Amino acid sequence: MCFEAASQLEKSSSTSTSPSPYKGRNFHWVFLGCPGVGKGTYASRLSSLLGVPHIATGDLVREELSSSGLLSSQLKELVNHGKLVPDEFIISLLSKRLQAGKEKGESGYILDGFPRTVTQADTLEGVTNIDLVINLKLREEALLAKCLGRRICSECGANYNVACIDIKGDDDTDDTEEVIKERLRIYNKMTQPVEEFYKKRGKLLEFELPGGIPESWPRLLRALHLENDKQSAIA
Ligand SMILES: Nc1ncnc2c1ncn2[C@@H]1O[C@H](COP(=O)(O)OP(=O)(O)O)[C@@H](O)[C@H]1O
Repeated sequence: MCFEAASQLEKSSSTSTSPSPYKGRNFHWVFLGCPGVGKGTYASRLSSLLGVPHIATGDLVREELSSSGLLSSQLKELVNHGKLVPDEFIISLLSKRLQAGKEKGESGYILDGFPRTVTQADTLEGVTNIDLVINLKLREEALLAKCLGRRICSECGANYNVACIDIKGDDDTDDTEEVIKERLRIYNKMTQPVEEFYKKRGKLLEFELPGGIPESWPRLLRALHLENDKQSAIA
């Protein structure tokens, strides 16, 4: 576990009460964690707090899938079976996104869903200096319950979870138990070595989620030596 980057952050962080005290800082952070752990939620909250973009490679892949053609049908096949898309493909998608961001004047980012293989981590390390990698963890039974309850609203596209709210879900989801198990298997085989990759470089911060967002968010901020802001405190 490495708190070096987080403590550097603590030394230099502002005590201002303005909504974005971290704006202008070049955070290059990565979120790791099993499918379903909640990376997207925490990455998105941190991105608002820190004023840097939240770049989720799953979203980049879904955008690509929404275009038509042979390529997208091949990709769909992989994605629907819980498999990873090829390294060269995802690296090229992310490079384009980072380049577009640079042209718009973005500095820094929170990456979510990348890197998922050691080849991806190696490539990223060759082009940028990642400051901190946050590895979110959840107890296994809580993770499975959460994954199996995960749904996407067919009306508005929002994510929700029938394990957290008391309504009956329909069966219109790709998250069958088999696909979930396949995602977890691939995570263990392909992505766990990425944890090791960053651990060796002293960049990995392990964080076990103690429960839901109200309990976990303030603790995560404390672990990162960040201050809560008014907006995220009431969200
Ligand atoms: N870094 C990556 N490497 C390979 N494939 C990826 C990567 N990021 C996203 N994908 C593909 O996009 C799909 C959706 O991504 P995401 O929403 O992050 O997945 P999940 O539902 O597994 O959390 C993944 O199942 C995978 O097929």
